[in-house]
Amino acid sequence: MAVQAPDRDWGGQCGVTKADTIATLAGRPALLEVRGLSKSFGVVTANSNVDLTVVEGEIHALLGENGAGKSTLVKILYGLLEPNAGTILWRGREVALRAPADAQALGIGMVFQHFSLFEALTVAENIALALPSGSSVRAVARQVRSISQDYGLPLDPNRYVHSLSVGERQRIEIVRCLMQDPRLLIMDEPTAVLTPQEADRLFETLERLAGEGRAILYISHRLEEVKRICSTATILRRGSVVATCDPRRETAASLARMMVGSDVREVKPAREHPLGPVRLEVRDLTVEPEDPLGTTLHGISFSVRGGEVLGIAGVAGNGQEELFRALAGIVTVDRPDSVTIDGTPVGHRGISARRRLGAAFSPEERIGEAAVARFALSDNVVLSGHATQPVVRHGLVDRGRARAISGEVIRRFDVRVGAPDPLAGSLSGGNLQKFVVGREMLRKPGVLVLSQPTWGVDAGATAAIRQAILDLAAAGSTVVVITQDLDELFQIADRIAAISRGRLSAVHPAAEMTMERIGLLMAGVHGDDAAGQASDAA
Ligand SMILES: Nc1ncnc2c1ncn2[C@@H]1O[C@H](COP(=O)(O)OP(=O)(O)OP(=O)(O)O)[C@@H](O)[C@H]1O
Repeated sequence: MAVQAPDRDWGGQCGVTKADTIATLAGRPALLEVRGLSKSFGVVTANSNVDLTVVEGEIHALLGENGAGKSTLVKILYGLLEPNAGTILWRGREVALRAPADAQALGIGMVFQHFSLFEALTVAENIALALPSGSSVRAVARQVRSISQDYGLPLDPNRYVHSLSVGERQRIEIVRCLMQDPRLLIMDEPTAVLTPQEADRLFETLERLAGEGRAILYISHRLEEVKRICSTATILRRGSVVATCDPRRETAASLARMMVGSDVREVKPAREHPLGPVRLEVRDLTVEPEDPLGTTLHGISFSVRGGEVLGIAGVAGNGQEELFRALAGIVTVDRPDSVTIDGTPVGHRGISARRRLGAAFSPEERIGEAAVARFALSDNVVLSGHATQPVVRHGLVDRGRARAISGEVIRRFDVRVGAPDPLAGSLSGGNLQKFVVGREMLRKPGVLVLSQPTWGVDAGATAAIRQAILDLAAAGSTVVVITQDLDELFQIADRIAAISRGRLSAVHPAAEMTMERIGLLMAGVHGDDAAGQASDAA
């Protein structure tokens, strides 16, 4: 049921409305009420005097720019963080959430962005491990089957996790939560890793859960999907609630405006520019995975000219990570001409040698691979800049220079920080992503390879990153973007290919591609087959 105010004009403009008014208007009892909640980390205020009411049976969006305080708020609600001030009421009664077990006992479940699953165990074994000891795997398997049937979440309890897609792994997490019969389910960017089809299926499940009177608190940067499935949105800006509204009556632009406080700039299409010579060439690249459960790359070939952006689409787990590692030189091969940068064969050479040739790389995994959480941002500049001037001079690290570069990335890419040179681990997910991408772009690399560059990044920063990619290409660089975000591909790529089970499709001009054709290429239907089937589908 829609959560609307009958006595005010909601059209177009969304006013600041008392959350408890909304609960009353919805005619449903409030499940969760948050009053005056505040949380600081040192000098950084993550949540300030937050009020939030979630009623039964609603899908309630929690929106805000990167660093607005969304994750902090839901971590408090799940007992992972303690607030500095404020009260939390559950069905009208004040509660203390000191640990996830307290939240679970009340009926609060949380599906995390990163799934902590054991690859070598089955679905049922993984779930049994998370339950109180004494749960038999066979009984768990029975329950998994019944819940997955009831909620349209197809999942075979006896499959090994390593053989599952990201979407299926997420279903494990959702089923695990549903086994605890939650009344409130918190989801942090659940569609970031899903294909459009998997996301559609998830939305059906969420609507069914809401239909049963369960509430869902839903964090997402994808405003179109928020408009589609959420009936209420609470918008945070710099830690405070600035609006509560019905997102179905808003536009993506008006929601973004409320989040940012001003209009979000749009990506300007790439201006016409001449293409230069081939700067990155990949020839018959075949790589066995380092991880026995990884994907083998089979005979991958493509070339990209200066001034071009090549987009590589694919469902997660089809060799994207392996391809990124082979392009970056994290994994090397014997044949030098498997990868050639600006005419120099480098297939056998590592990442530092490739960086010295003017290439830069930004991996998908921001913590661990792209940045070290317990290092300051300036030390993280040294990590990727050590092979190239000007961070290292005469073999010595120039810390002043590293700090200056870090400051410039923060300024140019609008990275929101609480201190001049904070630890990487203290940044919100999206802000760290902006830092990592900005660090590589600032060097104006001749060849730039990015994996999921706007994953978890808000609308404004996404536009800024995509614009920077287009500007870099217009200045003569070669950019390869590996992404699952098809909108991203259409916005920035000149040519598009898809990777499926470690094989790359032919590369097509973006102007000739449709969503259907990319979908078929992602599913491994290559070449003329894809064109034929797409026109059949149309
Ligand atoms: N452990 C921490 N130590 C220091 N500061 C932190 C810590 N966790 C969060 N912060 C800060 O609190 C603020 C809010 O962060 P939070 O992760 O809640 O934002 P968010 O809205 O979830 O952002 P994103 O969309 O990027 O995930 C940010 O300024 C962040 O840097």
